[in-house]
Amino acid sequence: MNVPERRSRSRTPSVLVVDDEDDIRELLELSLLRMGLVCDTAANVAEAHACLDRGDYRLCLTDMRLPDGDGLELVAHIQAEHPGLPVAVISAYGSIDTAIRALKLGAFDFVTKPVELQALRELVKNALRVDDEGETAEKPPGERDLIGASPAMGQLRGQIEKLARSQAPVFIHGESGTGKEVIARLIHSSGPRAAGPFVPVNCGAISPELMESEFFGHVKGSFTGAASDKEGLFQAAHRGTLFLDEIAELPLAMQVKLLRAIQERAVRPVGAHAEQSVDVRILSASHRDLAAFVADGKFRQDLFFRINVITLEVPPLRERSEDIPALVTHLLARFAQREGGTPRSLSPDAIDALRRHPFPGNVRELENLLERACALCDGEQITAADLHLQTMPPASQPSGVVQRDWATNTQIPLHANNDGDNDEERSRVLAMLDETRWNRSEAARRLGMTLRQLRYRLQKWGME
Ligand SMILES: Nc1ncnc2c1ncn2[C@@H]1O[C@H](COP(=O)(O)OP(=O)(O)OP(=O)(O)O)[C@@H](O)[C@H]1O
Repeated sequence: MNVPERRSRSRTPSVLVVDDEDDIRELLELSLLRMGLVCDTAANVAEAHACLDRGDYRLCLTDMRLPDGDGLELVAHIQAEHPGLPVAVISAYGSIDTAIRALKLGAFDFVTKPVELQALRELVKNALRVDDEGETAEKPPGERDLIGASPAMGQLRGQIEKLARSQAPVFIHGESGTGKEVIARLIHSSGPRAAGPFVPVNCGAISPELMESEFFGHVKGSFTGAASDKEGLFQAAHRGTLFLDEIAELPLAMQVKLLRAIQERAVRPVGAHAEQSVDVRILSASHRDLAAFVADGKFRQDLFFRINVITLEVPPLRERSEDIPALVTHLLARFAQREGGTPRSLSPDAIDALRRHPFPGNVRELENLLERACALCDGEQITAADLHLQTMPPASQPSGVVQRDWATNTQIPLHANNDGDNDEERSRVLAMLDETRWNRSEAARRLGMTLRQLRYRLQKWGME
C-alpha cells in the first residue's frame, strides 16, 4: 500500500487506485501523474478501506475483482461512508453487465480494460469537474427551474442532485408535458458536464432514412445530397449530454447502431472508414412503457438495459395538484419577462378550477392554457372564466377513459374529445401551424402532442 503523507500538504487533487495487478496499478499511477494528479494505490479491499479512512480523495478508481472482495462492495461502501467521493470502476472488456450494476449502486462511471488513456483522461476530468465547476457553472435563467414542492417533486429533486454527479445513463419516464426535458437539462447543468453541450433530440421526429447520418454524421459524397461533411448529434454532444427524447420511437435497425455507439463510446460517420471516439452522457425519455415495448419486440432488450440503468418516474400533474399555484406563478412570471410588463395573477376561483382539472397534457397544457388566457384577458387578474376550461364534474369523467387515452397517447391536451376530431381542435392546430409558419415539430411541441400525432391529424383532415 502506498499512502504518502504528501497529500495532506498538497492541494493537488488525489486519486485512489485499487487494483490487485501491480502493472495496472503502476500504469494508472503513471498516467494520472502525467495529468498532474497525486495517486495512492491499494491492492485489495482492506487496503482501500485503510486509505479511505486516512485520505481525502477526489476520485477512486477500482478494479472489479479483488482478492478479498469485489469492486461493487467498495462502491457500496463509498456510497455509504464517503458519499461525496466519485468512484469509477475498471471492468473487464465485455463485462458491461457488471459495470452497469456498479452504476446502479452509485458508481460515477466506468472504463474497460485494457484502459485507454483517452478514456481515462475524460473520466478523470469529469470526476474532478464535479467539484470544480459543477456547483458553480453559469446556467441560463429558467432552464434549471424545476418548480414544485410536492413530496413527489422533492424526492425527484433529491434523485436529480445525486444523479447529476454520476455518468450513468438515466431513463426519464412520464406522460407528455410532465417536464422530462426540464429534468434532463437539470441533470446536465448540475453536473460535471455543465460547461459542455446539452443536445436534445426528438427520436420520433427524424426520418428513418436520415437517422444514421443525423446521429453519427456523414462524409461528403457518401450519399446523394451529402454535399459536405457533417457532424452528427453524438459529435455535437461531445463532452456533454445527448438527450434522446421519445426513445421508444427509434426503429429497431437504429437501436442496434445506437447500442453499439453507446457501448463502444465511438461512432463512425456514414461513408467514413475510421471511428471517432465520443465522450457523451446519455439521458433518454419516453412516455411509453419501455418494458412493455421490449416484451412486444418493439424495443431491443440489450438497449433497454443499457439506457435504463436508472429510471426516474415523473408523476403526472394531476397527482401533485399542490404544485399548481407555484407553477402558475412561475409561468406567469416567465411570460411577463418575455413580453415585458408585470406578471398577471390568478383569481382564487381560477386556481381552484385548475386544481380540479385533470391535465392530460400536464405542465405543457397548463402553460398553453395560461398563455391563451393572458392573450385573451384584458384585466390584470385572470379569472376561472378566462381559462375556458371544459367543465367536467368529477363524476362525469370516468378515470378509465382518461387513463386509456394517456396510455395510447392519443390525447390532445386542450380538451379535444377522445377521437380528437372536432372543429375546435382543428382550428387550434391550424392556428398553431400558422403561428409557427408550418414548422410541424414546433407546432406539435407547443400543442403538447408528438409530431406523429400532429401528422396523423393532418392526414386525417386531408392536409398532408
Ligand atoms: N416542474 C416544472 N417546472 C417548471 N416548468 C415546467 C415543469 N415541468 C414542465 N415545465 C414546462 O412545461 C413544458 C413541458 O415540459 P417538457 O418539455 O420538459 O415536458 P416533457 O415531459 O419533456 O414533454 P414531451 O414528453 O412532450 O417531450 C416546458 O415549457 C417546461 O418548461
